[in-house]
Amino acid sequence: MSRAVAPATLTLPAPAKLNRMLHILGRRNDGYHELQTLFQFLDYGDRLGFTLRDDERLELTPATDGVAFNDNLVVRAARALQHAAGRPLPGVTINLDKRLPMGGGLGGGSSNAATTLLALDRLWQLELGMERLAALGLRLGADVPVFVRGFAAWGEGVGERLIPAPLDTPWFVVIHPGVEVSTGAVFGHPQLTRDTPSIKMSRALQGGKNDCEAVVRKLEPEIGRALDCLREFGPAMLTGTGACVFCPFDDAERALEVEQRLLYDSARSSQSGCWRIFRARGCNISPLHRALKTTAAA
Ligand SMILES: C[C@@](CO)(OP(=O)(O)O)[C@H](O)COP(=O)(O)OP(=O)(O)OC[C@H]1O[C@@H](n2ccc(N)nc2=O)[C@H](O)[C@@H]1O
Ligand SMILES: Nc1ncnc2c1ncn2[C@@H]1O[C@H](COP(=O)(O)OP(=O)(O)O)[C@@H](O)[C@H]1O
Repeated sequence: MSRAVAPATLTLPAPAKLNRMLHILGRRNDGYHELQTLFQFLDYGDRLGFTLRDDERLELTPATDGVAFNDNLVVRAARALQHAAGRPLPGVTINLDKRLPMGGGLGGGSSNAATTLLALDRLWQLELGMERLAALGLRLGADVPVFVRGFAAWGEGVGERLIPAPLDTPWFVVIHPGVEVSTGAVFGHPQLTRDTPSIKMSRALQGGKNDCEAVVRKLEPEIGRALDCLREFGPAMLTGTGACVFCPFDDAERALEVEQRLLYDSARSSQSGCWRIFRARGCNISPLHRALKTTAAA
C-alpha cells in the first residue's frame, strides 16, 4: 500500500482555552487536585511553524522569554515523540509566534505542546494515534490532553478524563490584568476550596463558578479588580488559576463595544496600568484540528 507523501513544512495554530467553570473536589495522595471543569477553545492563540532539516538538530526560534530551551514545552514535546518513535528522525526547526500571555490560565504552553505532538507525528510519519499522543501529552502537563484531542470537553480527574461538551459558543472579552499567579501557589493555598461536591456535566452546562477565585483575589487583588470591572457587563469568570478573566457575549457587536469601553476605561480601573484586552470566539472544535484537516503538503 502506498503512503501519502508527508509535507516537509507545516504551520499550525496553538489556540487558547478557557475553563468555563472549575470545581475542586479534593486532593489526591500525590498532592494533585481532583477537578471538574468545562474546557472550551478560543479562535485566538499562538502559531507554530515546523520545517524538517537535513541534520538531526532540534531548533526553536525565537527563544521564549523566561523559559530555558530544555524546559520549553515545545522542545519537551518533540523529545517525547522522538523517544516514543525509538528510531532516528530528521531534525526540525520550530518557529513559535507567541501571542498568549504565559501563566495566564489560557493554557498557552500546553497548547504549544499539543500542536508540536500533532505536527511532528504527521511530519515524521509516526501515526502514533490519539490515545498514545494524549498519554504522552499528559506527562507534559494536565492540560495537554484536551488540546491533543481537540474537542470542547467536560474534564474530570486532573483534567485527563474528557468527554465532549455541547457548550454555547459566545464571543468573549478577555482581560489579562498584567500580573501573574503561580498554579502551584493557588493549589497549595491553605484557604483554597477543596470540597465542592461532584456534579453532572448537564448541571455544569447551566453555569458555574471557579473555586480558585477567592484565593486568586487574595494573592493578586488586581485580578479581582479586572473581574469586578468585567462583571459590570456580564457573568465574568476567572480561567484556570488565572490571571486572565473573561466575559461571554451573545453577539459580536456587543463584545466589540465592551472591549472598546474597557480599552478606554482600563487606565482608570487598573492599578497595574497594563491590562491587555482582547476579543475572541469560543469554539467546540479546536482550530488546530480544523487546520490539520485542511493543511496540504507545502
Ligand atoms: C488548573 C488548570 C485548569 O485548566 O489551569 P491553569 O490555570 O494552570 O491553566 C490546569 O489543570 C493546571 O494544569 P497545569 O498548568 O498543566 O498544571 P501543572 O503545571 O501540571 O501543575 C502545577 C502545580 O499545581 C498543582 N496542581 C496542578 C493541577 C492539579 N489538578 N492539582 C494540583 O495540585 C501541583 O502542585 C502542580 O505541581
Ligand atoms: N512554550 C511555552 N509557552 C508558554 N509557557 C511555557 C512554554 N514552555 C514552558 N512554559 C512554562 O509553562 C508555564 C505555564 O504556561 P501557560 O501554559 O502559558 O499558562 P497556564 O498554565 O497558566 O495556562 C509558564 O509559566 C512557563 O514557565
